[in-house]
Amino acid sequence: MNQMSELNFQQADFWSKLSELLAWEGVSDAAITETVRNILADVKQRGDQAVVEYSQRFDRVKATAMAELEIPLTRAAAALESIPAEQRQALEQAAERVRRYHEHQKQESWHYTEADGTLLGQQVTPLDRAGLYVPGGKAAYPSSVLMNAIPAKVAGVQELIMVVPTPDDEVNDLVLAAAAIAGVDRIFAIGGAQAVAALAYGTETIPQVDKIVGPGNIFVATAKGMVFGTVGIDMIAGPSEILVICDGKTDPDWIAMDLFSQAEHDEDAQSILISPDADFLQKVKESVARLLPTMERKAIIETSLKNRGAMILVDDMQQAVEVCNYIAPEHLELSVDEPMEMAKQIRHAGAIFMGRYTPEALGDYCAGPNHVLPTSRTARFSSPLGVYDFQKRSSLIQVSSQGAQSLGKIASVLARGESLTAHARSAEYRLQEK
Ligand SMILES: NC(=O)c1ccc[n+]([C@@H]2O[C@H](COP(=O)([O-])OP(=O)(O)OC[C@H]3O[C@@H](n4cnc5c(N)ncnc54)[C@H](O)[C@@H]3O)[C@@H](O)[C@H]2O)c1
Ligand SMILES: N[C@H](CO)Cc1c[nH]c[nH+]1
Ligand SMILES: [Zn+2]
Repeated sequence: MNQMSELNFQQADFWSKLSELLAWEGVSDAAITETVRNILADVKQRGDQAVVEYSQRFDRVKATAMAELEIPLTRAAAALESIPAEQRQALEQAAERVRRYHEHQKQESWHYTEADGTLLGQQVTPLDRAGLYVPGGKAAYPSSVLMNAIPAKVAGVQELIMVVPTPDDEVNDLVLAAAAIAGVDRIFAIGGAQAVAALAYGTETIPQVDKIVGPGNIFVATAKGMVFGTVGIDMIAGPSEILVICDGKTDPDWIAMDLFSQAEHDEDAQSILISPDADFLQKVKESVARLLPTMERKAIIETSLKNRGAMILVDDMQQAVEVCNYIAPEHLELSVDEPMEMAKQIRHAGAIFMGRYTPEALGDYCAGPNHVLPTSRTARFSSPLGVYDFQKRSSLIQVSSQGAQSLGKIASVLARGESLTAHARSAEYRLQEK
């Protein structure tokens, strides 16, 4: 097989080689930007008909009207009844764990009263309507339905509009079953930039939402970036990533499979292993070569590992942490004896999986935390999708007549400093001693 890149922290050009490896053209690709811009403008202007035509072109659906692309909730309920009992139970167990975890994230309104009787605080309210993008081009993701919808439900969002592409009209029953479990309100079999546009601008059939969340490919990510401002978005998620730091004492086959687990998502997915143990890296290389032919998505994994996979030899764990903080991975596995100690030194990572018995795959499905996570080094400034993404905060201010005296004087002085006389006089009117 084509090899993963091999880097050594000691080599003179280590950091430039690492940066090259991390670079993902993604949302800056000019041709894709142009394609997406045109789709957005067209859907904005022509609504349903444009969405139908793009779905015919990109997803090969037979529908000729938008109404045919709405999947009734009764169909989702029927899917839930029809799937194998084992699948239903797993989805329900995962949903319950995800719900329990996200309940902890719910923010409540708060206020306090100053000594002068002035009340200050924050009122927390849910979004009215959220758009959930569930990817469906190369694979169907029932787990992403749960990860998108459950935090929105916990936040109290009134209406959830889900979009999911159904290439060649293949509707995935597990995706529908997950939507039924999570309590999605409407489902449309559309995807890509046209689905993002429909949610952002609204069409005759699809209601405009307040925020669009969820992962997707380059067309989806680019479209989300462009509609931000018209609607809110959670993040611009790139291809999946995994970084494993291992002390050399975990079974090399386990680590090879953990690297495959993200590589199998996408040719552009990124899988990196860091260790201070050169013999261990060699053993994982051998595991990769032996296990790869057994994989169903062998071609995708192979391309992904060749293009964006790497094994990095460091002198010690301190260097491993330094490299990790630079990469700011979506998923980080700490396959070491004292993971909690090491986690304290990690400043940037979407999710941290601690210990040899915590493969990232458990987090993708059922551990509880969200699997929609910041990618492409954005974990330096952003966080996992959560209940907080579906809640807004309004400041609360109720000034007492006593408070108006002291605040009025301060505001008046500051307003006159800005030459804003109306502001100053508005504050001064409330002063008892003018
Ligand atoms: N971060 C996460 O939580 C998470 C979860 C699941 C999947 N993912 C990622 O989401 C992505 C899913 O991608 P996908 O492609 O399978 O599904 P997708 O639903 O994101 O994209 C499919 C859509 O892309 C559009 N499209 C395809 N080719 C096009 C073209 N040439 N021009 C215009 N539009 C085109 C089509 O409209 C199609 O409906 C993967 O990168 C995967 O790694 C991330
Ligand atoms: N690993 C993906 C997020 O990067 C989520 C996922 C869904 N299904 C399997 N995995
Ligand atoms: Zn995954």
